[in-house]
Order: sequence, then structure tokens, then C-alpha cells
Amino acid sequence: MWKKNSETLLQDNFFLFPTKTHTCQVKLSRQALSYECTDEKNGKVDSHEVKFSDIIGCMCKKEADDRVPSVYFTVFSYPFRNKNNNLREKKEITFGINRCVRYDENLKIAINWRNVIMRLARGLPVTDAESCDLPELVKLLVLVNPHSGSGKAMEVFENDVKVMLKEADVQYKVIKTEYAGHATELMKTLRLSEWYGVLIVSGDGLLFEVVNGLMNRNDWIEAMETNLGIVPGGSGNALCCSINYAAGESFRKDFVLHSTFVLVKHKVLPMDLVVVETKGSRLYSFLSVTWGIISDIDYESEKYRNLLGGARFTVGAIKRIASLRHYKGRVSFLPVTKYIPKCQRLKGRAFSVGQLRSFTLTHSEGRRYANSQIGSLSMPESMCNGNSSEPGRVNSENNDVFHECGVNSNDSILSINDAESGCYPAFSDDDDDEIVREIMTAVKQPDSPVPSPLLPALNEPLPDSWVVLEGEFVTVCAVYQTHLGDDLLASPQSRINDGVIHLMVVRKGISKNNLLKLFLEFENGSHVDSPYVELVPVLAFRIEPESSKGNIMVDGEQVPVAPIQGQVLPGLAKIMAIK
Ligand SMILES: Nc1ncnc2c1ncn2[C@@H]1O[C@H](COP(=O)(O)OP(=O)(O)OP(=O)(O)O)[C@@H](O)[C@H]1O
Repeated sequence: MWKKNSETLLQDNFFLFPTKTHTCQVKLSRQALSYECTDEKNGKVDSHEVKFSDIIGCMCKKEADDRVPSVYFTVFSYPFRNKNNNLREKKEITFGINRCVRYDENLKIAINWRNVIMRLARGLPVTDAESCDLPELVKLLVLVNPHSGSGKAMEVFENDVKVMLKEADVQYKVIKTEYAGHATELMKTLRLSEWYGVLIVSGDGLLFEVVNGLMNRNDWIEAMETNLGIVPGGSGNALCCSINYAAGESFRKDFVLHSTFVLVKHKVLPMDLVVVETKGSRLYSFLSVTWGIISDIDYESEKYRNLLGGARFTVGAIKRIASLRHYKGRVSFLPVTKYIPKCQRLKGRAFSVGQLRSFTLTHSEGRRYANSQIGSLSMPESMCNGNSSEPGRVNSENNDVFHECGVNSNDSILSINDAESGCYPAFSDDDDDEIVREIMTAVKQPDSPVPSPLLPALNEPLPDSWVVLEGEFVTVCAVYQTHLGDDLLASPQSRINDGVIHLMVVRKGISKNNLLKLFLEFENGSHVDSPYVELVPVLAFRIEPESSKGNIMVDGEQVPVAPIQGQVLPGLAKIMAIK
């Protein structure tokens, strides 16, 4: 027999449905629902515990026969199948109450248990467990793109998502998009106060439409308070992969179940956006800007979308590596910390640990930090030779940056990076605070345009504090989520709201074999250790292609091949995700 202790919020005796022969003592603490059932036939006792972190909802039911006063409540949970994998499975447990002769009295008990369970499952406070209100109603506008991925988004919603929304007591209205751009239009006139959030059942493209629709409203400040959720219905589903990866949830097997689980836990995180400026347009991006082989694969494999779904990227990658292209141009960026080219870090001696200065931008959540560790590796000589032409400029083909900084291989990494050394000046704390002030001032002024204080006009020169790389590139990607696809862990250090863009640069000089190897390493993120890959944390970037050949993609959507630049807007969006 259990004793009620200070941890116990509620305790009672119910019977276990459907057996009716098992009497259970059921107990609620803030962490778990526990029950101990005795089989009346053989006296066997069974103990169980269901953690609130696994519970998504609770529902009351009555008997079909109105003359029977029994009432039931069912708890819906999705615990991990076993300790050795991260796959969840549904477990439903139903308790019956027939203690009172009157139905309404049994119902009152069931409703109170349901209310407490719903609050604890959503992480809400419970002050008086004996008389507890149901959490506030959650109403979602669900947008489904019937043409995303292999065209099964509606099926995904009907078969998998709907049932979990019901279990979690989430109300919704579904709109099937009718054309590309429909979601953007809908967002422009959305009555914000009517909805807890907007749920996208599609790929990243539909969320891109939603974000841009909201950001282009005059009241974009309020509009960006809208909670955004996403369940994978596309082919890449990069944001869903990143959200699940951060939450420790599966994003390969049972992807939809795990994404919907994250969604119905009702946690919301600020998410960084990047304001992107290109020929005649200003876009708001949550994922990436890509140029070179990555964008070519994304765009050119589009035609296999319906046939192959996610596998379209693998087929596209093999094709593109076989007939490898290089892209000439200039890549500039404002580094979070003083920039040291990877070849310089690796040449001469291996540094065991490097340190990035903590970059912070104040947001309502407080200050956030981006830290990085530089691994120890050796660098092919061919990647590190040449002479520089001017400070702040690194020619990818003929530059001896090591020499340029006026240091020898015995100097420490921090002294190489001193401002006096002639290396690229870094962003100072004062600058940080200035940016924060500018963004926050604009945010407080309704109807003012979204500020981008780090970006000069596209046709204007960049300040000296920017680093410039020139030459031929295989790819340049500005990434702000961990994943660009389920087998593309492009930027393992990215966090949903770290206030940092990770700029990945692969220059000409890598063989096809090594490039293929690199693509295989993308799956677990080990490409970051490759001497051919630079991954630089930056606040802003500019890409200036020399020719208009190839593709540039913003969040997987094609834009003209022309100069393009972007700046991080820390934590501006709200995404339904678990840290
Ligand atoms: N009803 C519709 N008909 C045609 N196109 C649509 C419709 N609704 C949305 N779109 C467009 O379809 C494109 C692809 O959508 P989405 O990105 O969601 O799927 P995906 O490309 O398969 O997934 P991912 O971007 O994750 O690879 C987007 O550009 C979107 O604007």
C-alpha cells in the first residue's frame, strides 16, 4: 500500500480498463503517473510508471450505456521502446471510475485528473491539484502542401498527425495550399489573435512562404510572435531534422511520429532568422543560403521529387560529382571571432584546442553563446600556399596567410589573432552592443522595416572588418541549422537560436574522390574535420558570383545567381521545438 508523501499531487483507486478485475492505486507526482494494480483473481501485483515527459494528453470517456455511471480517463504516452534506441511507441492506458453511484460525480473526479495530467504533460504549473483548470485551448492553423515531397503530405496529416493532435487536445483548421505562394498570401491577412500557431505539413519551402508572409506584414513584430510548427511532408525536411536532432528525437525512422511528439509538447523556442538581400528582393531565411555543388544538387534533383522523395539528393550528388563544376567569385564575411584561415590553424603544428570568443546578442531569452573547438589535423601543403595582396583579403589560390600575419609556427593561436598583427580585425564588444541597440530600437517601433545594421547596400563596398576570400569554389553555404537533409549534418555546431551563421566554404582543389568522401562524411558531420572544409561562424556574409551560371538557393528556393548578402536576426521567430 502506497503512502501519500509530499511529492504526491493526487492519489486514488481506480480499475484498469478493459480488465475491470484489476484494482489500481494511481498516483500523480510532478514527474510521473504511477500505478500499482492487483489482479483480484490471483492477487498478483504489477507496478508501472509513466513519465510526464512522455505523456502528450488525456481524455475522458463515458460508457455507451447511459444507465452505467462509470467514467474513464485515458492517458496517451509515447515512451521510448527500449533504453538502447530513440524510437518512441504509443502506449495508451485507461482507468475506470465507478466509485460513485452517480455519473456526474464520477465524471467530476475524472475531469480533475485529466486537467492535472494535461497541465503536467505541457509543463504547466499545478497549484491546487484538487481543483485544477484545463490548460488554455490550443488552436492551430494547419497548412498542407499536397505537392511537397512525394505528394503524400495530406496522407501524412490524415493518417499520423491528426490522431496525435486529438490525443493532445489540440484544435485545428486545415488548409490545403492551392498554388505556390498561397501560404504567403494567407499569412499576410492572418488574424494573429485567433491562432496559437501555424503548423506546416510540408517541406521547408512552405515554411519559407509562411515566414516571408509574416515578415512582410506592417505588424511583423507581432506577427513573429506566432508559434510556428513543422511536420515533415517534403523531401529534404531540413528544419524538422534539425529540430529533432536538437531534441534527441529520431528523424529517420518514424520521423512524423517524433516530429508530432515534439510539436504537441507545446514548447516554443526563439529561432534565428537571416535577412537575405539579393537582386531586387529582401527575403527572410531560417535555414541556409547555398551556392555551388550543394545548390546545384538541390535544384537539379527537383525533377526526381515525386519519384524519389528524399533519395533525390543522393542521386543528384553522384551526378554532380561526376561532372564537377567550379564557381569563381568573391565570398566576404563578418566573423564572430577573429578569423584564422583553417590552413593557418593547421599548418606548422596542430592546435589541440582553439577558442571562439563568445558572441552574444541580447534577446528576451537572455544572452546566448556560440563556442567552438578547433580540432587537431594536418593540412595539405597545397591548400596553404601563395601571397596576399592586401589586409583582410585572402586569395584562395596564391596566399600565404601564415606569412601575412607576421607570426611563426611557435606563436600561440591567440597572438596570431591580435589586432596589431595585421590579421583581420574582429568584431568588438562595443560593436555587439551597438547592433543589439539598433535591432531592439527598430523592434520597438511599429511599422519600421526590419533592420539589418551589419549590411551595407549590395552595391557598396564592405567595411574593413569583413574578411574577403577570392578564387574558385566548389561550394559556399551559409547554414544556421544543423541539417540540410536527413543525411546532411552540415553544421553540427549550429543551434536553433545561437545567433550565428555558419559559413561553409569548400574551395577548388579537392579531387572527385575526396569530394565523394566528403559527401559521405556529411551524414555524421565529420566533414568539419576535413582540411578541405572551412566552417566559419559569422554574423553576416556576402557572396558575389563572377558569372550567372549555376544556382543560388535560399532555404531550398531558387533565387537569381547574382550578389547576395545576409545578416543574422537572432531569435526573431518562434518555433515549436524542444531544446
Ligand atoms: N499547392 C501547391 N502547388 C504547387 N506548389 C506549391 C503548392 N503549395 C506550395 N507549393 C510550393 O512547393 C514548393 C515545394 O514545397 P516544399 O518545400 O514544402 O516541399 P519539398 O521541396 O518537397 O520539401 P523540402 O523543401 O523539404 O525539400 C515550394 O516552393 C512551395 O512554395
